[in-house]
Amino acid sequence: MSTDSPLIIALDYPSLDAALCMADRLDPARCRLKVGKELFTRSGPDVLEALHGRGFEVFLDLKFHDIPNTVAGAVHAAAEQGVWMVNVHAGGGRRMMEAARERLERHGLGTRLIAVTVLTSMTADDLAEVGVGVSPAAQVERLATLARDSGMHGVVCSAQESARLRELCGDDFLKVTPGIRPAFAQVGDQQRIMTPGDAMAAGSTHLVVGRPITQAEEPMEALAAIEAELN
Ligand SMILES: O=c1ccn([C@@H]2O[C@H](COP(=O)(O)O)[C@@H](O)[C@H]2O)c(=O)[nH]1
Repeated sequence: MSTDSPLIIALDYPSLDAALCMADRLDPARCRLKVGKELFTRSGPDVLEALHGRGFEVFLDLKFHDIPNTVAGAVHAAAEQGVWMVNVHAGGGRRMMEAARERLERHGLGTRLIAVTVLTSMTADDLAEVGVGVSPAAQVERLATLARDSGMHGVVCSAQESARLRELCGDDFLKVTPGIRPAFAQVGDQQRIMTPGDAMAAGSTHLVVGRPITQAEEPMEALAAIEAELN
């Protein structure tokens, strides 16, 4: 089932059972689901089949980063399993991103392919430590432009960068933003955060929300509060 909702719920759980327990409380008309490294490493492709069987569109968030041939093969494998969206690291460079895009095109696969710019958990100091001497905003701009020019459908960035990327890359370029923190939620390890309402106003096309819902005492109430903020 396809949905108009911008919400993507991150199923960061240590087992398939725990993830499906949450999925069974959610409605594919109201959100998409994200499967990341922990859950996929535990469950393998079974989780994709289980979520697709329940009618959900799935973002497989494995952030591939390797040589072009390897990444193209991984993206191809993900797309053949029917995922709605898959991602790579923009830091893998133009040839890597182009190889992934070309592989999907060659096989007529319509999976959205997006690139991670700068993780929302990172600050300017973190970037400096890995040899990047510019602000997160400047680095996101640089990598988003490269991702657009390499044929990506969009990027993962923080909502703090969405407005600038809307100017630079347009409305249709996807801005998938984790680091979403409603006023009631703990910040945790995220650094570049924004509330759901502000993120949509800034130009985010999709909001990734994990712990504010999955770790809430009443997850369905947390989801409803976020939806209310968006309407
Ligand atoms: O830059 C990034 C890229 C990916 N993520 C992922 O999004 C969710 C966020 O979960 P919260 O619990 O809402 O913090 C998580 O799965 C991350 O792996 C990100 O946070 N930042």
